[in-house]
Amino acid sequence: MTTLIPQPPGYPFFGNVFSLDKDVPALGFHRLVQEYGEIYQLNIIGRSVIFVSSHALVNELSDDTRFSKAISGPLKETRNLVHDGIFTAYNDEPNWNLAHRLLMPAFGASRIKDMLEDMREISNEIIKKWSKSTPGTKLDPTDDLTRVALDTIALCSMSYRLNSFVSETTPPFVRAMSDCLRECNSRANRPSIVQAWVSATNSQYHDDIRLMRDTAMDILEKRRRNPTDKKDMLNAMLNHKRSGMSLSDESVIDNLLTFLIAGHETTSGTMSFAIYYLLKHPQLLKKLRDEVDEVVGDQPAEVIDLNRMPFLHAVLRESMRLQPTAAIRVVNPIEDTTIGNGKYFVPKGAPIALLTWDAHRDVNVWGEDAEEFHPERMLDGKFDSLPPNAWQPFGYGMRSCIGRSFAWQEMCLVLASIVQHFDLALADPSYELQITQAITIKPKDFFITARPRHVQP
Ligand code: HEM
Repeated sequence: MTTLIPQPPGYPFFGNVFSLDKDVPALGFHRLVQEYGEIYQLNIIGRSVIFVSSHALVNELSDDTRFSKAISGPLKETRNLVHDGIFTAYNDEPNWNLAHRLLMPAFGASRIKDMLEDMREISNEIIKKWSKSTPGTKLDPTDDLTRVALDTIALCSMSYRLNSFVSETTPPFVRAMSDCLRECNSRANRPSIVQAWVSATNSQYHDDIRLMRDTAMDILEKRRRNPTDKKDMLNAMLNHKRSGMSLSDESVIDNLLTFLIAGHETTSGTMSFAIYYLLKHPQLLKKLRDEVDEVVGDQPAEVIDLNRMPFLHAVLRESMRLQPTAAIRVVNPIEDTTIGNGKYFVPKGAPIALLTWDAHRDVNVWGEDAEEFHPERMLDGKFDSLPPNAWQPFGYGMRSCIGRSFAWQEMCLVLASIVQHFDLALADPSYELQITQAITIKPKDFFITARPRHVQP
């Protein structure tokens, strides 16, 4: 005998739509967790979605034999741009398998090490910009780091200089990507009857898609005309013939654009949250700086240095626990099943949203101080002995993040370089963290100042 999943009272036709937080959905779902507990269900204009938030349920649902990644909401809309690229493909689409097998080696730790110099080239730009700013200038780390992350992926994955960081004005490609992703998000929340009426928006959306795909096609054709032996993701996809695997040009473009989408705000948001927490805990910032000074000194950090800074890793892990930038992921049961040790029935295909943001604060795993920032809980073997699936900012299983090593190396390099070069402070010392959410979460209205120390990039 199963139990009904709790559901807040709703309204005819609209269901529970008024329980949603349109600005920061993750926080709206969090408020409902506090009211309804580890599992609840919402009816959103006729569509039922189940939400789970405890570690126990997230752990049970982290099982590729019973649950598959759902492509719904903004992710489904993003298919208008990148079709069955590796991030947005349904599990059974052949191009996912093909791209996954081709790209796994290109995203492996040894290949990522070779990308350090390209990463450094871009990360030096933020150091130079902040060094040149007049003392006391209010800096927007989230925006600057987003540009750094975007330029880094473009350079490392396809040797293309997007120049979003150094340009005075926003380059057309970067503007198109940002507008297109915002529109994917809006489309996911817009009733289909309204969609047809926003014709100017639709036409701009399709123009943006065309601009991005044409740019990626140019990059691909240039690479064909001027082959290099660079071990980047573009070559991994183009030089596949030897292994008998073949991706069409359309699929190569789908995946190049996918890396830019999947990898920029996730990475920059994480670094921004880490900077916020460090500024709120000056003793931890000092501890990190001492580690950077001891391991890296005034030299450029090498891969070996990045691997010798356990406190830096702990700071990033703890920031990703409290603020996993991909705060929610959605799965579907492969068959009719029950969850919660047989307590709740869930039908095949039902969307189940895993609230990573809440599961990462489960007191049963993290203790009564789960809401607090304590990098120490990730040190001295404690991270490795966490219960399975307690820390899941990169997702789970076969559809987990392929860019994890890439992001990790980039975040370690950029954060270490910032701490190495600057005395940081909150522009407004009374600032308390606010969050904004498009597809990912990031800090809102977060500004800092940066005073150069005496190390040159
Ligand atoms: C801190 C940075 C990052 C975070 C927190 C993050 C998080 C995630 C998460 C949670 C997923 C699974 C999504 C789901 O189950 O629906 C995912 C998948 C993915 N990520 Fe990341 N990501 C990061 C950086 C990157 C970077 C830098 C790249 C590429 C350069 C990247 C490429 C991808 C791709 C291609 C997938 C889809 C894999 C598949 O479905 O087979 N990510 N990421």
